[in-house]
Amino acid sequence: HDKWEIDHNELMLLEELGSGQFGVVRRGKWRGTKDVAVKMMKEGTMSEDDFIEEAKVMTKLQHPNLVQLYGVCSKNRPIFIVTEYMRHGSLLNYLRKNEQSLCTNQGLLLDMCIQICKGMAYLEKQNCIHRDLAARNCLVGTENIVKVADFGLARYVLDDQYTSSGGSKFPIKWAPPEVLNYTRFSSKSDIWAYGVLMWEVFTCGKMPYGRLKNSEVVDRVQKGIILEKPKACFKEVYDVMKKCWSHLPENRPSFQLLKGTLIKVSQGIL
Ligand SMILES: COc1cc2c(cc1NS(C)(=O)=O)=CC1=C(NCc3c(C)cccc3C)N=NC=21
Repeated sequence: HDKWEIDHNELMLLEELGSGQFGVVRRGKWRGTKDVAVKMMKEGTMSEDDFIEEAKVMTKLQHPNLVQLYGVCSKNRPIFIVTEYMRHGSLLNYLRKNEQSLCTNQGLLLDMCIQICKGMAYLEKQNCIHRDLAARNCLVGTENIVKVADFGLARYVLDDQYTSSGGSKFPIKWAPPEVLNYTRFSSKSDIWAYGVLMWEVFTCGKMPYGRLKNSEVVDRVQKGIILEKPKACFKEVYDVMKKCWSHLPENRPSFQLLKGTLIKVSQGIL
């Protein structure tokens, strides 16, 4: 009996939390007491056997700023993926819902970015590339704890509208030039996406590039046109975002380096 295999008889499913492309997420109780979230993978959306292999690795990725994967129920279909429960849901919804109180609190916004950077620096060290880092894929817990979720899952999606950079569901607005042109993912493409995530945080959840069409965004990114400085954002913070958007991947910082820079910025300006 593998330790990443969860017996679905030990799970009690409660209210629905949300539903996405890959299935419905519900709150649950594991062994009667532990709060969990359960994603029921819609049939055919994911290469299930590959994911179950990957789940064994993901249960070993443990960090305070990563949503902990508890395991999978793979003995029946649909498969369930079970993680820790984050009571304030997606960071994007949280930013939009609390814009009033958040957009005047630069210190809190910067702290959220630093937490995500710490989680990403851990993934970088484990040579794990996220491939879909964005505010929608981060979750908020109690006491403004923010964690990175869905890391690495993008590889198991079968829908090529989502996986190929020409696809209608591909996250163009978070992609650097080398991903748009050659689908070349790396920790440095995660850094580009992290810069866009910082922009989402400091605009309290605005859509990057507003209502521009994907083709217009691709054109701008290729030309080196970057997102403007959010109003509620110190110049020092915007300077960090700009480094993340260096055209060449090798000119972007690592998450390790970025963590130190952001902590210095937060000590300097607050
Ligand atoms: C309270 O509200 C919420 C709470 C959660 C949540 C969504 C909401 N609501 S909403 C839609 O944002 O409005 C999704 C999760 C989650 N893990 C999700 C997950 C699983 C189960 C498997 C593989 C990958 C991942 C990321 N842990 N807690 C929550």
